[in-house]
Amino acid sequence: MSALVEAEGLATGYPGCEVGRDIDLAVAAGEVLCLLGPNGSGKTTLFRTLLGLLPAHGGTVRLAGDPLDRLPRGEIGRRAAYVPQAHAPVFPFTAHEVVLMGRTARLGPFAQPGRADHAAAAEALASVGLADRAASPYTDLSGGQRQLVLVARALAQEAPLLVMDEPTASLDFGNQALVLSEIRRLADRGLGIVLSTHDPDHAFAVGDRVALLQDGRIREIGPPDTVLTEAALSAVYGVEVRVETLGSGRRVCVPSLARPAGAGSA
Ligand SMILES: Nc1ncnc2c1ncn2[C@@H]1O[C@H](COP(=O)(O)OP(=O)(O)OP(=O)(O)O)[C@@H](O)[C@H]1O
Repeated sequence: MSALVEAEGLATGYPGCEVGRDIDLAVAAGEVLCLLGPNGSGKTTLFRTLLGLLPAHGGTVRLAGDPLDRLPRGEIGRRAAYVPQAHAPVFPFTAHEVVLMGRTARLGPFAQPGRADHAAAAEALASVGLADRAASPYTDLSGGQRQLVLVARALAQEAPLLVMDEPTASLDFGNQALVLSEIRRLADRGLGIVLSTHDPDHAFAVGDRVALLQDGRIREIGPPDTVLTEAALSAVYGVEVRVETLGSGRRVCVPSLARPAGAGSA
């Protein structure tokens, strides 16, 4: 079976400025791929290129086996849903209306959302714990609540692939756990998910595989235990990092607050 998304020799960037190069990755149904990398390493740029929102500078992207540049916009929306970083919108749509926009990818060009679309939007909003904010203007929500609404919008789209740009950024501790467990649950139900995060612990918690991005290239890709070593994390982030194993067997990362990597030990 084809991967839900597959990049081969992909180069990304903006007019006159290359950001990423030599990127090879694939995400299958039921799999969570976590993308980790320092600020500015090209995660958002890569995601926007995988979704056809930015033209590739080279290489190929396929969605469910078909070259991205041959797919109409509506078909891309049926194959992949995007959770961008939460932003302040211009128009005060209600939370329900924002989630309902996720349904438009499923409708014909002039079709209006029907009862089933409203029900799916309400269900998606409830699944992220915001049923009681359905009528609130999106502009009145906190950054974390907006992020949850964007997750709900992607869920309502019912695409087999979710591309999530830092879905836990700006969420409190409880909501981070809520979104991470929802991500794992969705993958276990057969969705493919690629997400970026600044927290290696999240990759240990939900990732089947991790891609470690550095200066626009994938330094390594594979199972979290193999990729997220103390040496690799210390090198990529420029601080000494220890990887500890909890009693439950789960791994967590502990950065040193004492001195930068390479400064030597006492
Ligand atoms: N619209 C743009 N035009 C030109 N360069 C851009 C544009 N947007 C981003 N860049 C540049 O592309 C590079 C990668 O940015 P990108 O946002 O993809 O990184 P990121 O890994 O997602 O960062 P962060 O973790 O801080 O969100 C940066 O050097 C950034 O300055």
